[in-house]
Amino acid sequence: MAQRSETPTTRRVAVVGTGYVGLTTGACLASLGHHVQCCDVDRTKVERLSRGEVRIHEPGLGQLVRDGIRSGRLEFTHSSTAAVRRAEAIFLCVPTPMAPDGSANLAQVESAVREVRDHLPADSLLVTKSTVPVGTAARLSELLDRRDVAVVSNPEFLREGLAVRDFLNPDRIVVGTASAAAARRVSELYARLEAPTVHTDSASAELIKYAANCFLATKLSYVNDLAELCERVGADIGGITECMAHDHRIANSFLRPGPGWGGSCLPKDTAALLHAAEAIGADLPLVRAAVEANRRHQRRVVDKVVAMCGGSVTGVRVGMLGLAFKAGTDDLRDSPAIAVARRLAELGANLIAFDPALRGDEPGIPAGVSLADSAYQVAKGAGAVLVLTDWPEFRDLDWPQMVGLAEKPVIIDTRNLVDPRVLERAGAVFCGTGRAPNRDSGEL
Ligand SMILES: NC(=O)C1=CN([C@@H]2O[C@H](COP(=O)(O)OP(=O)(O)OC[C@H]3O[C@@H](n4cnc5c(N)ncnc54)[C@H](O)[C@@H]3O)[C@@H](O)[C@H]2O)C=CC1
Ligand SMILES: O=C(O)[C@H]1O[C@H](OP(=O)(O)OP(=O)(O)OC[C@H]2O[C@@H](n3ccc(=O)[nH]c3=O)[C@H](O)[C@@H]2O)[C@H](O)[C@@H](O)[C@@H]1O
Repeated sequence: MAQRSETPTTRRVAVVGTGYVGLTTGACLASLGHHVQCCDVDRTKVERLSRGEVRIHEPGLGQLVRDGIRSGRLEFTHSSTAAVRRAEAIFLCVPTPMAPDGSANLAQVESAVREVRDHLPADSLLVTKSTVPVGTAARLSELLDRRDVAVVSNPEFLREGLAVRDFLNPDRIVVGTASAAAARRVSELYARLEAPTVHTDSASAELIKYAANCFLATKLSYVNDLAELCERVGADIGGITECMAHDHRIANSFLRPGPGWGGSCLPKDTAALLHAAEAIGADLPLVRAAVEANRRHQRRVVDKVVAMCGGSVTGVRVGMLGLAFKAGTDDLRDSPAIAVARRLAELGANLIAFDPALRGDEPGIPAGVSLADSAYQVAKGAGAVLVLTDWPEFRDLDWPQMVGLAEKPVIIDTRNLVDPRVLERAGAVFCGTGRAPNRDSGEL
């Protein structure tokens, strides 16, 4: 491990793909003084970004993009060949979604490499930021067939909703390549950041990313398993995780129980690691169990709603607070809230939802879910209100008013956001995750 000490140098950089990772990478590298050309196959996105319009909910990113454009250091194009032509480092930030068999689908990575390979300048660096399985750097080197271009694995660890902050304040920077010179050149791009840099081989760099995400998923499934146990034995998960967090070896993060973990990465990355292990005859039983537990935790939310509605949700108006996979983002990919909504819709519930980050035209909102303009509209006439996303503004709602607006005062708070004493005083029948319900819903 090396501590940063290189003199910052301004470089010409290209970024392929302008999603959560690519746009953040491009805008942040421009803010660090580099000249960045970002490209995307989505022409509408490129046109919007060229005008400084950022459509994803990511604090600080819009301003950084506009500052970059104004400084002349950040540009957007739909042509990958134009973007890479003069770049010293080309960052691949394209999607690696889950294939039907669970593996990482590398089609977009490979097609991006095919597009640019004959246009890369001599002695340039192809830097993989997309999350890719072990062996991808070696495979891309073959596909490139350019001895003068080094392929470097540089996985990204940012969280959605905190993308800019995480990129500019990373816990670590990982640079995987057999070439010391290439590693030094990639590290120099980050020289203005204060972060430990791990220089390693490309296979280890690729695996570090999966190792971290799968560890986080496993930690969360363990907490949600404990929460399930708490409900059965009458213990309170809140006090338990608080005490666990005092132990610095466990630490105070990723201990909040909820409706199961989701998002664009933990589900696909756990599946991809399991698939990669299986392909070589290995197994990761802990990760497998974490994935299975997560399915059960999402199903348990639906079971609770049904039980709290007296055994059936058919024709029941269920109000949903939150559709995104967590607070701070508008991303609906693999959101537990969406999985719960789909199942409740299948069971015949009438669903109305509010999420503060959604405009309403995002892909992924299930048919049968109507969107409300406010949380209070969601509560009005509801047979049950379900808190699914941990937006702080949901905690701060006027809960006595929410309860009063509902047809039945039933609250299922999967994130344990709302103060139970407030709900009790408001006369609600409620349950959370990992704590006993205050009353039997049959008392309604
Ligand atoms: N979303 C996240 O928080 C994180 C994602 N990652 C990884 O980063 C990669 C990208 O993820 P996101 O940014 O979430 O994806 P995204 O779906 O938000 O954006 C990807 C962009 O790439 C564009 N694209 C696809 N093929 C292209 C091509 N050939 N040329 C130019 N543009 C192309 C798409 O149009 C899209 O705008 C994935 O491998 C993901 O696992 C890693 C860390 C965090
Ligand atoms: O590879 C990626 O894409 C990224 O995946 C995650 O980041 P992200 O998907 O933005 O979401 P997290 O903040 O990790 O949350 C994941 C899920 O766990 C849930 N969660 C998280 C923390 C917690 O205490 N409880 C809990 O239920 C969230 O609600 C969410 O559904 C990782 O945290 C990032 O380091 C990684 O770069």
